[in-house]
Amino acid sequence: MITHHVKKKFIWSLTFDHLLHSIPFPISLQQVSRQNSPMAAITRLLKPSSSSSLFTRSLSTTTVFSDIQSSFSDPKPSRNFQWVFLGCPGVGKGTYASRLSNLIGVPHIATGDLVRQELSLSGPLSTQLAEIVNQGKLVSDEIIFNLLSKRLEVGESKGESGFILDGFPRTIRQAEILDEVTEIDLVVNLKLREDVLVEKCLGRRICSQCGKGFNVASINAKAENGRPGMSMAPLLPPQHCASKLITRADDTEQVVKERLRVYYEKSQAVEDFYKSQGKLMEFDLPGGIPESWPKLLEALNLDDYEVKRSAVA
Ligand SMILES: Nc1ncnc2c1ncn2[C@@H]1O[C@H](COP(=O)(O)OP(=O)(O)O)[C@@H](O)[C@H]1O
Repeated sequence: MITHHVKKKFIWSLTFDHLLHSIPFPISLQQVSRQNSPMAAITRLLKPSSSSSLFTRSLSTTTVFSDIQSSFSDPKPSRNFQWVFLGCPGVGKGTYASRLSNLIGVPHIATGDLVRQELSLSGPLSTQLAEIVNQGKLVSDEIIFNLLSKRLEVGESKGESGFILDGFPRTIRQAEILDEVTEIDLVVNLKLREDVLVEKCLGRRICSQCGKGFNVASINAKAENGRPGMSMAPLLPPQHCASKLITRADDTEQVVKERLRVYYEKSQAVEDFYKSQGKLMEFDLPGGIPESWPKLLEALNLDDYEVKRSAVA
């Protein structure tokens, strides 16, 4: 058992590392596989070469959704869901990805959280990261892949499978490398008006003890330029968290605006990449959680699933 996990651990980091440094880029999975035979140990996580996976690459988004549905009734699916959440800073990726992860039973892995965990440790990497993050810039692909592979390896050693990735991939290079390593089934792109995004980022708070996220902003954006008005109630913490709230150092107006600029600059290529694979689902958030959550479940064809699940719980 230990050997099994050691092998898997070896592979995520080795594979990402290999792809990051290989020239010409990207190299095919088969090439990596030939050079590193332990690769076989995580075959079930890798891109399928046959129809054995739940999903195939050529599926249209509609077909992906019906496969999501049927996989819930399949007692032995070949592997768990591998989803990606895209969206601007403040859009609510963390909130909805975390709710969905509880619903469908896969871990929610946010690269921003991995970066913040690293920031909380003292050391040269943490100092280097603080400088980048607090300017609203992106961390290097090397650092991000390193943090992500460590997180995946730890998860696998605990028996985790599948994931909802949040905040990753953020660049076309990250998307291409991920695509070389494993199959993504569905990409949800959350959208919200920019003025609301800034307000939401400025209202974000985190409980320094339990790590849960809240939002103290009460949003009332007027209808303008053909856009509908939008109201969002604050997401207030329970009493035991209220005195422990902290604000992220990168949630200042100036840094949020720079993060949005960087996001717009990089995201189009990532969206196009997944659109061309028929995996991108665009979702315009109609408001706060009470309005958006049921609509998101409906868009994912999971509304029935939640009702059935809460009925048996
Ligand atoms: N995939 C990534 N690639 C590069 N940098 C990242 C990535 N994910 C997170 N980061 C770094 O961590 C910071 C916080 O990320 P995140 O919590 O996802 O913020 P946001 O609210 O901007 O979506 C980013 O501004 C960036 O510096």
